[in-house]
Amino acid sequence: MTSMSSSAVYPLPAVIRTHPRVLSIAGSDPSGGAGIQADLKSIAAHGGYGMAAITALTAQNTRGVSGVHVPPVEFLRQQLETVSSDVAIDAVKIGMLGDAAVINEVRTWLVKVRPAVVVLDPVMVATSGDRLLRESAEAALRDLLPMADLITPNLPELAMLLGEPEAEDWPAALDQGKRLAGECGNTVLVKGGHLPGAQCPDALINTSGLLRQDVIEVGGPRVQTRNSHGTGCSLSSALAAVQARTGDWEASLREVKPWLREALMRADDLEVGQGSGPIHHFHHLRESSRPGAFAALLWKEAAVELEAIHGLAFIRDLGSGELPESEFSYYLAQDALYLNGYSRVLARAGALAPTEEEQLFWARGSQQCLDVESVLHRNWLSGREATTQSGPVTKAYVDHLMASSASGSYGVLLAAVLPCYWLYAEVGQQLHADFVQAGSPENHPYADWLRTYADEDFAEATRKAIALTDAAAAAASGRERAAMKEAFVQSCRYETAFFDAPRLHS
Ligand SMILES: Nc1ncnc2c1ncn2[C@@H]1O[C@H](COP(=O)(O)OP(=O)(O)O)[C@@H](O)[C@H]1O
Ligand SMILES: Cc1ncc(COP(=O)(O)OP(=O)(O)O)c(N)n1
Repeated sequence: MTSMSSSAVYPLPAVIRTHPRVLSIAGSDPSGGAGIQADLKSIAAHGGYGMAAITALTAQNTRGVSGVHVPPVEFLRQQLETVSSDVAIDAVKIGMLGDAAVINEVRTWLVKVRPAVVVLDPVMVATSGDRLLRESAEAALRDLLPMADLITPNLPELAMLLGEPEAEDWPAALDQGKRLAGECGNTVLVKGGHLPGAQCPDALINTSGLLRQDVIEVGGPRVQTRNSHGTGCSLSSALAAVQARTGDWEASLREVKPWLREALMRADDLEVGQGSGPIHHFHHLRESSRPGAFAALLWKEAAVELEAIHGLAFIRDLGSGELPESEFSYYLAQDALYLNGYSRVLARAGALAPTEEEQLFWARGSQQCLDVESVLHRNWLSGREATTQSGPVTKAYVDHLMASSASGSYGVLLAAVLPCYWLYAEVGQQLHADFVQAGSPENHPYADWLRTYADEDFAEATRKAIALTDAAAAAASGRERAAMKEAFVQSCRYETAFFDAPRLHS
C-alpha cells in the first residue's frame, strides 16, 4: 500500500465549463445498462459531451456477463492519443480496465494528459458476481488509485482494495473509506448501495482538508427495484461531468444523488431484459415532449367541459326533439356567424404553419367553414326567422380566437381552435349515436340535422388537428405550452357557453 501515497499527483484546479467534454475510459456493455453505454447516457443527462475509449468488450445482458474480450493495449493507446490530441478533455471517468496491461496504458496516458477531473470507479466484480478485472491486476489497480481525484468503490471493492473483509454496516463502511482516503491522499466516495435498510446514503471522505469536513454524508431513501444495473457506472460518470461544471465535489454529489434516485424509481418504465435492468438516465426529459402527452393533458380539461355540455338543456332537448324552434334557429344563425370568423383564424393558422402540408390542412379547413356557412344559409336559415347579429357569446368566442391568432404563436392559435373540432366532434358523435339508438325516428323535428353529425371526414380532420396541436406543443417552450393550455381551456368554456346561448339570448 505504500506506493499509493508516494506517487500522488495533485490535481490541477478544475476548469468550470457549462458543457464539459467528458471521456469515459471503460468497458462496453452491449445491453446498454453499464459500462461506456451507461456513461455516455449519464454524461449527456448532465449536459456534458460524452466520449468513450473502450478498454474491453463484454458479452453481457441484464442477467450477467458471458464473456470478456480485452483488445490489444496498443489500440487503446491509439484511441486515447487520437482523442486527446484533438479534443480538450475536461473530465475523465475510468471504469472497467480488465487487466494490468490496460491499467498501465491508462496510467501512462494520465501522466501525459492529466485532465482536471479524474474519477476512478475501481470496477472489479459486477453485481451479478462476474469478474471484470483479472485477480492478477488488483495490485496494479491499487497503484492507479492515487492518480484519481475521486475514487468510487462499492463496498466489496472497498474491502478488496484495503485487503479487509466487507463492511457490514454504514459506520464500518465509513471507517474503511477513511482508511482508503488516507492511503491514497484523495477523496473516496463510500456508497451505501450494498447495505440493507430503508436508507441508501453515500459519503465523500477526505481527511486532508480538501472538503468542508472529513466526511460529508448525503442521504437518500432506498428505492425498491430490481433494476439497478449500472448504477455505479452512471453515478461516477455523472459526478465527473457535474464536477467539471461546479468544481465542488459536495455540490456535485448533491446534484447527482437525487437524479440517480429518480433514475432508479423510473427504471421499471424501461422494461429492458429479464434480470436486473438498467436505470432510466433520461427520466428528467420533459414528459410533455412525448407524442400524445400534451393532447392527453388537454383532454383532461376538455372532458370536464364535455360533461358540462352534456348537462345542458339545449343538448338534451336537441336530442329528444323538444328544443323550441326559436332556440334552434338562433343556434344555427350564430353558428353561421361564428364559422365566418373561424374561417379567418384557420386561414391565419395556415399562414403560420411550419410546413406546406399543415398549411394546406388549415387552408382546407378555412374553406370548408365558408362552405358550411353557405349551406347553413341556403338549406337551414333561408326559411327561418333568424338574427344576423353576433350574440354576446359568439362575439366573445370569435374575439378570443382573433386574439389568439394575433399572439403570433402557432401553438397558441392551434390550441384555441382545437375545441371547436374536438368538442363539436364528441358532442355530435354522442347525439348521432343516441339518435340511431332511438331507431332514427323520421318524425324527429331535427332528424336531418342530427344526421349531419355522422361525418367521418370531420372526425378525421379532428384527429389531425389534435396531432398537429400536440406536435406544436412538443416544439414549444414551457411558457408557450402554458399559454396553449390557457387558450384551449378558454375556448372549451366558450364551446359550452355557445350551446347554452340559445336558451339565454334567443
Ligand atoms: N436501491 C437503491 N436506492 C437508492 N439508491 C441506490 C440503490 N442502490 C444503489 N443506489 C445508489 O447507487 C449508487 C451506486 O451504489 P452501489 O450499488 O453501492 O455501487 P455499484 O453500482 O458500484 O455496485 C450509490 O449512489 C448508491 O447510493
Ligand atoms: C462493462 C461494464 N463495466 C462495469 C460494470 C459494472 O457496473 P456497475 O455500475 O458497478 O453495475 P452493476 O455491476 O451493479 O450492474 C459492468 N457490469 N460492465
